[in-house]
Amino acid sequence: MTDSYLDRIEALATALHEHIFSHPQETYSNKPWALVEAIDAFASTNRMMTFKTPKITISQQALTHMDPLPQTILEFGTYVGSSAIAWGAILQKLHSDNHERACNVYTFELSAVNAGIARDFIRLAGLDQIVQVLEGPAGDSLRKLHADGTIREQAVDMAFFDHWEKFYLPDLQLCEDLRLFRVGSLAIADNTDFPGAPAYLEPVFSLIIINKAGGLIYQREFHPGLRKLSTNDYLVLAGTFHGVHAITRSITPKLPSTTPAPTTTASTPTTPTPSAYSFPKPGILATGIESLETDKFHLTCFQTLTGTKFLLFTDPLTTNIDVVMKKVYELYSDYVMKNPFYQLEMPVRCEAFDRHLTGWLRGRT
Ligand SMILES: C[S@@+](CC[C@H](N)C(=O)[O-])C[C@H]1O[C@@H](n2cnc3c(N)ncnc32)[C@H](O)[C@@H]1O
Repeated sequence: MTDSYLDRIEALATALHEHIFSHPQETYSNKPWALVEAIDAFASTNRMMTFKTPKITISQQALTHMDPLPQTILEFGTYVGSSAIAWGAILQKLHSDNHERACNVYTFELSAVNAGIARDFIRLAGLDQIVQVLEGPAGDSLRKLHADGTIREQAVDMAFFDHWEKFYLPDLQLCEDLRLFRVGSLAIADNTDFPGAPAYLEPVFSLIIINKAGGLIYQREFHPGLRKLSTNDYLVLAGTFHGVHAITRSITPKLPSTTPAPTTTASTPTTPTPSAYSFPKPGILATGIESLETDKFHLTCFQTLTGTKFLLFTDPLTTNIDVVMKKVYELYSDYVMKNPFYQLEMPVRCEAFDRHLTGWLRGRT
């Protein structure tokens, strides 16, 4: 995650905080679902990465049918606390017949700004006795909770993974290593691509495919209302990018690989002399530009081994670009490369590729 990306999500969280607290206190005080709904509305308009109500509803059904009923939930990724408030409200309702029964949601957040905002919302919703925000890397916080006996073996009924995807597996493994799950515990994960990624992953603006000679062979826009470039502009863009990509690859700095000079006598000290130059990680070829970022869009380039380049233009807030790129490449392999009428390096005119690409991208919303 780049600093500018993190700054942006914190700025959105701060704007949401101002928006919620601009209403009279009683609008949301001790009304968790009203608060979740208000956060949802703001988050949808501003494309914030919260776990939206339809997914909460599905999770609520799963939690409600658990036997025994869930009492302890771990959440990886608090952000503004919207899903944590929902988990707290669900537990509160499930145990409304017995207020003595302890219910706990432990939610982990890296950012101090987000954690502070989440705590304010949780307090406003009247759930601060149930929901605790722990600031810092989730794995560290979880180890501490386990070490001090706050969370015991087999005590976790549900773990919700909604932080950066690269931490999903290690943090799930940590839960298992600490033996936190019991038979029947639930693990829920967002953004796993199935059954579909949330709207904040959108939008993918457009896709360009460039052949190994720098010629434009495919161009599609996926977002309505984009200012259109002319075909000539696209051809120039493809050719220019191809050239700049080649330049960036060739200017990748090489480091001297030093080998000791041959010794003449045993007493002569040996001085290493640069004998050759190689890339910092020999064996890994230098690539050209892989991504370009501006305030308004993110350009990601993936080059195949045969030199075909896929250029994806996405919103800077789109996080799972590698998943999108992988799928685009998979569809290209299936519907272009396996099309017996397609001639290599020529413009891609494969209706099945267009259809599956559009279908898959739509299914992600
Ligand atoms: C998708 S948002 C969470 C949304 C939240 N569950 C909701 O629905 O309101 C992901 C959050 O996880 C946090 N995060 C990412 N990696 C983390 C980690 N290793 N430990 C703790 N928090 C993390 C990010 O700072 C970000 O605020």
